[in-house]
This record gives sequence, structure tokens and C-alpha cells, in this order.
Amino acid sequence: MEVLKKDATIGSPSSVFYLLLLPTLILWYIYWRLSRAHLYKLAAKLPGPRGLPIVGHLFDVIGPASSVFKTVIRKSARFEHIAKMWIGPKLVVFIYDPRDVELLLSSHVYIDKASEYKFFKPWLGDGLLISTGQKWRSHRKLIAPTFHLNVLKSFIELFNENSRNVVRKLRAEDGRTFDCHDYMSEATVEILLETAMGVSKETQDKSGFEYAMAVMRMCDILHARHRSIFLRNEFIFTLTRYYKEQGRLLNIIHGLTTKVIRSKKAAFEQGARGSLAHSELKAAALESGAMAGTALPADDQEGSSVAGLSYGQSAGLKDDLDVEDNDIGEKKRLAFLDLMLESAQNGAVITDTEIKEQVDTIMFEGHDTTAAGSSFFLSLMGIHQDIQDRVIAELDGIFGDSQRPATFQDTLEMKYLERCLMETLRMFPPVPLIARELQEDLKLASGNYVIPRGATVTVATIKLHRNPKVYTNPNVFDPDNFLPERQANRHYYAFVPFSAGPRSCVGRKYAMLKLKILLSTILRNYRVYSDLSEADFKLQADIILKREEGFRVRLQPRQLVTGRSSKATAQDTTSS
Ligand code: HEM
Repeated sequence: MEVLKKDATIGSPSSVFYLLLLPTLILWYIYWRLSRAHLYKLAAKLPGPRGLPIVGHLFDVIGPASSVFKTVIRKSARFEHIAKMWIGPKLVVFIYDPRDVELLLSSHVYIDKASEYKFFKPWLGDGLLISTGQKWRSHRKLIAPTFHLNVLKSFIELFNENSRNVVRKLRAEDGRTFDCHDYMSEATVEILLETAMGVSKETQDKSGFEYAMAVMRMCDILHARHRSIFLRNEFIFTLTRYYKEQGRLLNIIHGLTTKVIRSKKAAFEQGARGSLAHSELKAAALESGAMAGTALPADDQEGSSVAGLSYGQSAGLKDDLDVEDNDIGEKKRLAFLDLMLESAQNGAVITDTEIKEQVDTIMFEGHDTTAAGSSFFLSLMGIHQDIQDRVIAELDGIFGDSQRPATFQDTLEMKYLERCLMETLRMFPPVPLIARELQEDLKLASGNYVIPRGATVTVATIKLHRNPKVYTNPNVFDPDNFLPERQANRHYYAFVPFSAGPRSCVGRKYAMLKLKILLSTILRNYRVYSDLSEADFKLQADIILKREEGFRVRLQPRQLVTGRSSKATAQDTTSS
């Protein structure tokens, strides 16, 4: 009887299951290792710091954002061209030699985003930042021309008006130390609403500030997911407080973008085209008996490549934002959301859901990056008083003591300010890492290395931009790094704050023009001070590069801005 009982236990379904489990796991593991043989073989030839068995460098990328950043920089320091790291089973290769960066970014093959971007999905859907294949291609073709220079020139009045608004708001901080990032965030959201989205910020009942704060917190959550093995798992994530908070934040974020589309659609159906905020400005100027004043001077330069304006990339690099004016049809000279709605109306080019995804993408990419860039710029001006003297002297030379708004021509003359802006983006690139997942092997130029398909390749812009072989004193803030003769002697891909090639930033020209007007308006009105130095910055290589301690500066007024700018604008400009 005893024997029979034993036999029955051995033959029960659960015992068969346990008996087969181990060999199945072993077979699966062998299959998995064999299917990755190519990856392991090529990875073994790549240099990189030594990691732990099985987990590799997993523990280095867990923990607070600022320490992860420091650890990765420290561990990769002695590797001249590339550094490989295993994050558990995932092969990540950091590249920072301009020749290798060119191979990756200029290619039409290596355009798929790394799997880390999938955490953006509930927020950005299949928007331009993360989509791939035919969808990305056709939407990129549609969207890129909406950031053409001729469209951007029509935003200059709104860039000015919003910049003067910031100056007025900053009065509340006179003489106090405060975090300028809050102001930059709110301003960049409002500018986007009025320009690319073409709605009036006055019609939004919630301020851009709430949206900006929600975006910032969402980035914290996404970054926490990148740094935690548990939060990466969809199921475990849904059990955490982060998931609940994400839901609440997405309500705020999507709430704003849904409202933007709704109000723009309503205006569109009534035949209104162009920015509603622009029409309001014009109406206010007409009411005051003068024409609004930043019309382009008659001799203004046409076309998209303007001598003297680099638009944030090395001279000589070109992308689809650099197509000449005559290549752009009349219809395509519409601002972003106008074109989206028109395209949806005229055919099946883009659906309502897709419009929503693109609006969310542009709102995110367009504001957080420029808020970080402008905050770093102000921090650096505060630290380098001698450099700020030169920027102010240049602005005084252009504007004298006039309060007139900046014209496009003025922005061309802000050559030193532009160099300071580029140097800011070199030392503190708002997008510190650009990651792609390889579908094909990538043979590098810096050495006899091949990065295997299946690996994640990360352009560490922050390391690339501080390559001592390219920049003599890479850790010194020196705007002369962007003197034309120094630029001419440098590899094009040694400076890519906006990425480059087919997946470069579509907002590059928009960002540079807006930042020049915003920052020049602030420095025409205030002098910036800081009690810190760059060595005190606690860099947080989040999705967007930030300072953990905030961007603390102090302002002293240089001159007063009076009245509503639309009226001041008109009078000032007509009398100048
Ligand atoms: C200082 C400001 C900015 C910086 C440094 C910056 C940087 C970048 C970088 C590095 C990328 C490539 C990201 C990647 O491949 O992972 C990118 C992509 C993108 N950026 Fe920007 N950006 C800025 C401003 C803007 C603005 C103002 C907009 C829109 C108004 C914008 C819209 C986009 C979009 C839609 C993409 C995705 C393009 C694609 O994949 O085809 N960005 N940006």
C-alpha cells in the first residue's frame, strides 16, 4: 500500500510539473544564451568598467539621480572612446567620440528609440519623440516645416510680449535669492501655448505653472522607473503609490492639452487661423491707436539658413529644418497646431488621437528643455560677472536705453549672447543622454569595435561636450569656444545639444530664437548674481538635466519696464 501511495504522488500533475520545471528552465536558459551569442561575442570585445557577475552594473544605476550620474561618469572616465556596461541582461554602450556619434546620429538605419522611452507611452502615446518606422517618418515630414524660420518670425511679437511678462513677474524677487527655474518653466509653457499651439494663455483657466510642475513630477516618476528594477515591471508599478500619482498628474497634463485642442478647434471652425494670442495683441495695439510693432524690417533676410545664426549646431550640419523657403509650400507655412487641424480636416493624414499625442509631445519637449537651458544660462551669468558685462554691453549697443522689443535683425546681432548660450548648452546640455536601440550592428570609427544589434547605444552629450581632445579647457565656461574660427576646426558632431541627423530636434530653431529674445529681455532689465560656482552644482541627469538644489540666483534691476508691453511696444518701435 505504501509503495502504491508513493507511486501515486510521483505521478500526480504537480509532481510532473516540478519534475519538468528544472530541465525546461535549463533548456530555456541555454536557448536564451544561444540566441544572444552574437551579442555576447561582440560585447566581450568592447571596453568598459568591470561589473558584478550576472547583475553587471545594475546597482550603479539604482539610487538618487545625482549619485547615479556621478557614478556612471566616474566609472567611464578612463575609457577614451566608448564604455560598455551590463545593466543586468541589458547591454548599454556609452559613446562620446564625435566620429562615432556621427555614425549613429546621421544614419537612417539607427533611428529606433531605446526601450526606456516606453515609460513615456501613457503620457506621449506614439508622438514624434518615441514613434518609429513609417508613422514617425510621415509625422516628422508634416511637423518639421511648422518650425521653419518663416513661421518662427511670425512668433517674434509673442516671444517679446511673454518675455516682458516674465520681467514684470520677476519684480517680486528683487534682491532675493530664488529658484529661477520656476519662472522659466511657466514662461516656456505659456510661450508654447501662444505660438506653436496658437491659443491665448488668457483663455486657459489653469496657469502654465501647474502644468509645468506636473510635467516635472512626471519626469521624476519616469526616472524613478528607469532606476528601479521593480518599478520597471508594469504589474508591480500599478501596485505602487507612483502609479496613482501618475494618474493624477496625467489628468492635469492631458487636461491642459485637451483644452488647448478644443479651444483651437472651435476657433478653427469659425475660420480663425494663426495664433489667437497674436490677434489679441494686434487688437490691443489698434485700440491704442498704433500698429503693433515687431513687424519684420523690409530688409529682413529670407530663407532658413541665415549667416551669423547657428541655431544651436555646428556650422555645416544640416537637417530637414534647413530646407530653403521655396521648398516649403504655402500651406505648410502654418504654425504647428494650425497645420495639424488643417491636415486632419483635409484627409486622413493625421487622426484626432495622433494630434493629441503630438500636442503632448511638443508641449513636453518644447518647455522642459528650454526651461533648463535658460536656467543654466542665468546661473552661469550670475557666476561669471565679467562675461555678463560683455553680454550687457552688446545688448546696450543694440538697444541703447530703449525699451523697444527685439526684432529678428536684433537677434542676429546678439553674437556674444549666442556664444554664451551655445557654451551653456555645451557644458550643461538639457538632454544629457540620447539613447537608441540597435536593430543592426554598428561598426565604430574610433577603434576596432562593433556594437551588436540588440544593444542600447547612448550618446552621452555631457561627456562628448567635455572631451579634452576637442575643448582645451572642457570644464571652464568659455563662450569663445564658439568663435567661428574655433568652430571651423572642430568635428561637426562634437557639439550636438539638439541631437543631429534625421531624428534631430524639430524645435531647435524655435528654441534658439525664443531663448535669445527671452534672455536678452531679462538681461536688459536685470543683472544676475549668484553666490555659487559651477563646482557647487549638484547635477541630476534626469531625462532633462537639472540642478538638484534648484537654480538659485539673485536679480538687481537695471531699468524699469513700464506699462503693458503691447502698447509700449508699438510706441517704442514707432518712435525708434
Ligand atoms: C534648449 C532646448 C532644446 C533642446 C536642448 C532639445 C534637445 C533635443 C534632443 C537632444 C532631441 C533628441 C532626443 C532623442 O533622440 O532622444 C530632441 C528631440 C525633439 N525635440 Fe527638442 N530640444 C529643445 C527644444 C525643443 C523645442 C522648443 C521643441 C518644440 C517646440 C522640441 C521638440 C522636439 C521633438 C518633437 C523631438 C523629437 C524629434 C524626433 O524624434 O523626430 N524641442 N530635442
